[in-house]
Amino acid sequence: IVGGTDSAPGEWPWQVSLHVKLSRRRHVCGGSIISNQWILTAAHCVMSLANPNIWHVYAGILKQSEINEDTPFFKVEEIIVHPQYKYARTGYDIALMKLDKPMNFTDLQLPICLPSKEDADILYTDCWVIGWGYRKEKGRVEDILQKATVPLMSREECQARYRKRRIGDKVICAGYDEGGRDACKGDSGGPLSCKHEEVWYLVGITSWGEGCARPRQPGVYTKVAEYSDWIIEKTT
Ligand SMILES: COC(=O)Nc1ccc2c(c1)CCCCCCC[C@H](NC(=O)/C=C/c1cc(Cl)ccc1-n1cnnn1)c1nc-2c(Cl)[nH]1
Repeated sequence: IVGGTDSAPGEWPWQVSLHVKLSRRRHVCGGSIISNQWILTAAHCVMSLANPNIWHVYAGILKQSEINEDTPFFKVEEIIVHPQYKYARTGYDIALMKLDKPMNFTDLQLPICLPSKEDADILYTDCWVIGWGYRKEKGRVEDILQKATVPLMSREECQARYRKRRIGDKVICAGYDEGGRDACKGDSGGPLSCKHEEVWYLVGITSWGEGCARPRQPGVYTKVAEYSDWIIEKTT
């Protein structure tokens, strides 16, 4: 996260850190708890690593330094990537991870609400992007979970910022024209969370952008409300 600040314990209880156990274990992407057995993340996070057995899901943590060989994690039983996904830039950047057993909810690990399709047009005004990603384009994974507030922007304005790309209606853009606050490397798969009438909703999944926090280059997020049918179909 560029331009963010440290989160507090339990501030974002739905945020998880997805680690891969290959040569060495490392944070790969963020993800969101949406039920006691399902995590929502970005398809691009899992594409080249579709083997469920290499994934460790860490929930209820604030700092990456809390993670060591003794830290409990959830294993992944199944990974479901959206069938129309090809690349982050062309959309459908959404995937589900089924945990091998249901998690117990605590103050530090709780699900976030999914927006319904009818909520697709709500103008959210209190949105936050969170993650352990870089603070600048050439950076490194942060220890303390970072948070930054970003304003949502219209599809038309976002399309005008990304002339070479097709900004469809299944993505949502957020950022400042002057830049300065945005997601960055290591944040993808994580939530764009918006508070509406005292309830937090998973409005977006951190997907891509042209550089991090550059002027007039907003972050592009998978618009979760457009996938509520697919999520329900796959998780019930
Ligand atoms: C010690 O452990 C580590 O360093 N881990 C570790 C550290 C870093 C990374 C990995 C592991 C995952 C790589 C593969 C999967 C994921 C590959 C793509 C992914 N993208 C993002 O997270 C955000 C994109 C992004 C999103 C928005 Cl909304 C706006 C601007 C964005 N950016 C534009 N340019 N940079 N960001 C990424 N993630 C990383 C990189 Cl490197 N790139």
